[in-house]
Amino acid sequence: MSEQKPVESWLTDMDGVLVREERAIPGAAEFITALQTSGRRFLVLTNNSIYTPRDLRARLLAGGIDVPELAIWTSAMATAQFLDDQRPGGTAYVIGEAGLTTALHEVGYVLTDRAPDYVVLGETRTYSFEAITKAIRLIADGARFLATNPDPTGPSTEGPLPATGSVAALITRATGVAPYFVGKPNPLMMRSALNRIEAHSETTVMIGDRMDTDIISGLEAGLRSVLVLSGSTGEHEVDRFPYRPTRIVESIADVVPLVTALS
Ligand SMILES: O=C(CO)COP(=O)(O)O
Ligand SMILES: [Mg+2]
Repeated sequence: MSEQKPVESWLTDMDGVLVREERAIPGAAEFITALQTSGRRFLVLTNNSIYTPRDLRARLLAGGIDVPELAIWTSAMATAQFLDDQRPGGTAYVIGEAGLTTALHEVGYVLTDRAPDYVVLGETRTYSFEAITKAIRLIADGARFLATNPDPTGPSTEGPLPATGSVAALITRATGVAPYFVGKPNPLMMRSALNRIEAHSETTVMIGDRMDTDIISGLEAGLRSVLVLSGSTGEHEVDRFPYRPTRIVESIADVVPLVTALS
């Protein structure tokens, strides 16, 4: 990592960095322990909108990764914060799981399929043709279209999984309407994360497995960035991008010694 100010805070992506679906990646537990031991502020910043922070903590803990609920910030939470800021007490038709529906309920939104203000598309492993058809018709009738994250796929041990960005493309193709994506690389997601841990961009590092969400988010917010090759990006793909991470490592296990070295 280039000689700059000491690192005071860490933002880390989840899927492809700490876990692949429910399977912990070696070194992830040690990385979180090293962060907690160092006393550095940190946040798990995930575009995965499926789970609530409580459920996500339990899921990570099952893999030996001990992340406090308050250290989790998801694209569902960022989307709920965005809607609450934009149109308090609004209504939405939601395609997604408890992570998204709970976050919207917690900011006072009503979930409905009757002339909603917004159609909000999130991550799920059970996209239904009926729900997507309903979304298409509501958007055609004037509902504003939001999506939690632009990821086209997510990593798993068996291979890539279709994700929100790919389903959003289907809806866009059918309606001619593109969604507003709230998750990474939207600066809103990065800004809300930095504010949440009172971090400053020049003393914060972003760790991720995607160049088009994690690394560009860090770059454009003025953070140093670490790309891990344990998720959606292969080393041979990095040069195709017009920008580079500060450092490239095989996996989160290689970041553990950096936590103490850079503090
Ligand atoms: O869920 C995702 C796409 O399926 C991406 O999640 P992360 O942002 O944690 O990698
Ligand atoms: Mg990821």
